[in-house]
Amino acid sequence: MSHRQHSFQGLYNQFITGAFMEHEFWHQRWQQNQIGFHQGDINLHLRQQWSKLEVVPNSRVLVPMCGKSSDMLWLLDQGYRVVGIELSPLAVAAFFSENDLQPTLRQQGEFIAYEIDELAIFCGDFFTLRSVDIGRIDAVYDRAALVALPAKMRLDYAAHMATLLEPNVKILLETFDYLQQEMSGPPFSVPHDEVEKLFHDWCDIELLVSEQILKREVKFKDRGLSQLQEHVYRLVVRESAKKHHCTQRRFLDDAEK
Ligand SMILES: C[S@@+](CC[C@H](N)C(=O)[O-])C[C@H]1O[C@@H](n2cnc3c(N)ncnc32)[C@H](O)[C@@H]1O
Repeated sequence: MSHRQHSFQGLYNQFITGAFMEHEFWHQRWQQNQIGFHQGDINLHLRQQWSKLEVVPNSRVLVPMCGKSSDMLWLLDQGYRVVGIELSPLAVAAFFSENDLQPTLRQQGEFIAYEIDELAIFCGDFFTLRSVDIGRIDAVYDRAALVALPAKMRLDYAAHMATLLEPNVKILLETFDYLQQEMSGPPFSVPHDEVEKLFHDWCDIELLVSEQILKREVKFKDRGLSQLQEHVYRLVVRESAKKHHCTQRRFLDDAEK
């Protein structure tokens, strides 16, 4: 085997192992019911900040890495069409059974689409999702998706998200900011400068909420945090985004060679 073939194989194995481990991690969390991230109630920031995005009813809202979040029901109640993406079939099945809903199933590309009325949850890997699978998206609700990923995958997440979105799409993004050395993620710390780095080339960024939440999030204090800040952003995809993404995708592809 030539040196070039060897190093390519090494990188390929690393990629497969990395993605595989990441998937295994989440499958195990669902199998073992270790889902401390799941909120019984509707997310406070969703209820309080969503109207600031000015998304008209009937719009299609993407909920990446949706788990079995009840926030999807809230969005449906507001008159939106909802498109969830989730890796774990257990999570998807739990969402429908716990809410007494019987979806129909169909194959869509690499995904199984579970559909009922205005809701579709695509079960599979977000990073293989294509625009043709989900169609036009008008808004995105990201709670515990970006922060669920380690640093390298956050770059891929933002780059991949950009391939799915057209200009003017609005995104509600919730992040945590804490000293990463005090706790291993997930959830990971995604400080403001990283949000800038991931999104400023293709989105307008507005910080809507910034608050210290350690007092009410005791479980994170128990995990060793001395401070914990939550940020909520309104992002709007810029007109020039498509051009930027072609360049950024090339940059990422070159970096992976
Ligand atoms: C921290 S949980 C958040 C779930 C949900 N957003 C919520 O607020 O409850 C992250 C979710 O992302 C899912 N996930 C992880 N990697 C994924 C991937 N590559 N594609 C789709 N879903 C993924 C996990 O199975 C898990 O349900």
